[in-house]
Amino acid sequence: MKTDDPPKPGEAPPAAAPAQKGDLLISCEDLAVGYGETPILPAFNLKIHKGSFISVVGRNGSGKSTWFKTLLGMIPPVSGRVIRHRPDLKWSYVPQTIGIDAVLPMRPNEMVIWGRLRGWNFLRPFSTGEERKIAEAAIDTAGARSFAQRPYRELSEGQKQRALLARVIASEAEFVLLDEPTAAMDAVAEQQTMERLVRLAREQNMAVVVVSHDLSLAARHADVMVFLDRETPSIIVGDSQTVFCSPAFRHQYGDEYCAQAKSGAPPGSHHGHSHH
Ligand SMILES: Nc1ncnc2c1ncn2[C@@H]1O[C@H](COP(=O)(O)OP(=O)(O)OP(=O)(O)O)[C@@H](O)[C@H]1O
Repeated sequence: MKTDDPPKPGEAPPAAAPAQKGDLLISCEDLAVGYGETPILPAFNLKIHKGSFISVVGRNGSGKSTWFKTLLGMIPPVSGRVIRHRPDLKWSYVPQTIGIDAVLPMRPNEMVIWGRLRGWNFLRPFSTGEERKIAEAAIDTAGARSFAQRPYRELSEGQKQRALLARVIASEAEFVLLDEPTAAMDAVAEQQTMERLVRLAREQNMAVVVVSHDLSLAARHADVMVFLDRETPSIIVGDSQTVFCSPAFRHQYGDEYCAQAKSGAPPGSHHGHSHH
């Protein structure tokens, strides 16, 4: 299996891809993920750099969450290694659904600030003016202003996701994992959110890894795509054409994506993609 190859010459570069990759943050080396002794997918290799945008696609149950948990050290690899190249790596994880409100009722403005607190700061009763400023700016960037003071549990699913996005922006993490952050959003909000995440990667030099079931949107912005498939089973790592034209992907999703990737028109380009 080929992994982390640079895009081949002649292929359309991802929009606004950084000319130079940032520092290496995390490597997956011959990594096989799963529970106990049983891998659910074959071993693979991947390097994650600062400033890169990686989209993760695959059917339900293909192992996306399992891989994330392994990256974060919540479960051990079945074999191989996850190497953190910096011991003090600041990361932020947005799970598929958040259980935090069940424990403690919260409002988005509080959640966003809390996302910045680390270690014993957590016990400090009041946040500083500087922290508040960063949190407020993040709330605006994520489009969460109008409901920032409302109880989290009363928000629509799409609003909850925007609140979580604000939290990620405010965290100033270097490595961000988001599990289907746009799942409950309407099409416009979904596209805007993906574009915001791409800008976070480019402008704040974060590494952003995002699970999405919108394959066109996932492909449009990604420096690297990761496709997980339990049926074959396989993990394909590469540019969108490599992923879309792999036999495993075509088996799941058909030939249309490959054809469009080859023709240079990204699937879903009717959404108004341009190269500005
Ligand atoms: N704690 C566990 N022990 C054993 N197997 C598990 C455990 N958690 C999940 N699995 C299994 O691992 C497989 C992959 O699940 P995972 O949640 O990683 O998929 P996913 O790609 O994130 O799915 P979705 O798109 O539905 O969120 C599934 O077959 C699931 O049943």
